[in-house]
Amino acid sequence: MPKPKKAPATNGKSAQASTASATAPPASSASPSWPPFKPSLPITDLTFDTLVDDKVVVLRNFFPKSLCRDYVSFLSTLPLITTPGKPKRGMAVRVNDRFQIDDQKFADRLWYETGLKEAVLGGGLEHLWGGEVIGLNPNVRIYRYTKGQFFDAHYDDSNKITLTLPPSDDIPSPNRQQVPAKTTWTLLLYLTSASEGCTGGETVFYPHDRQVAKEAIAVAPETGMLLLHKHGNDCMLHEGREVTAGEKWIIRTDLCVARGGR
Ligand SMILES: O=C(O)CCC(=O)C(=O)O
Ligand SMILES: [Fe+2]
Repeated sequence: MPKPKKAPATNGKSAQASTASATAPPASSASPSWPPFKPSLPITDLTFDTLVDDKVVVLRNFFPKSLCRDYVSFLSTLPLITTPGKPKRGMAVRVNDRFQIDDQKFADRLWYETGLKEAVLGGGLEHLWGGEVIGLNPNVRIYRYTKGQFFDAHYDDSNKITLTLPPSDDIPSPNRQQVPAKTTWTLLLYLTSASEGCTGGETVFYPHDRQVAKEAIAVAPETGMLLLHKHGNDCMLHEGREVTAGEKWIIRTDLCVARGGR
């Protein structure tokens, strides 16, 4: 099979990976029956490791391997759509299979039922997030990369959205509060790695905005690892390197902070 051609970023600038890119398939509407978080989470103390100061941090073993396996089996049943390799002008070339859905309930489960909220709000990195983190982007994306697939170098945009917060003590059920928010950090949850036969597929960051090998900071997928990287104006140029064997599976969403006062 011929290797997909990697096109350079256009316009002399590097490409964006907008969530509303014309290269992205439309979001699905019916909420999937996401598997339960079993065993209950977190399975370990969630402590951030910093890979790039103020820009890239990870939580290892965020999902146990068994749960990653359950998710990969389940996600394989979803109607993934292969993104075309020919992007709209200014968009990064990405070749992967993708499923996208607006699912506030699942985003809330990832935020409230995994220990993530406590790690983000109480882990000592609160100054990094760009405001008061109130949850995760309901725009949940699933990526599968098989042999030869990749996501070329790009920057992730910050997006303005409205978060629907679950009922709280202040706002009793069934009322849910609509809060203006914006995304500030990309969240990638790796469900496979070399231990499942996936080789290549590193997420690579270029701190000096040049796609040169000697400056590359390559993060190899680790099963169950959650990675956060700063996006918007301070986003580092980054790519998802070509997968050379096996399958790389990722769940992608974003950290969201409140816009304006609350
Ligand atoms: O697949 C990867 O490693 C990177 C994904 C990415 O950059 C994105 O979702 O914007
Ligand atoms: Fe990205």
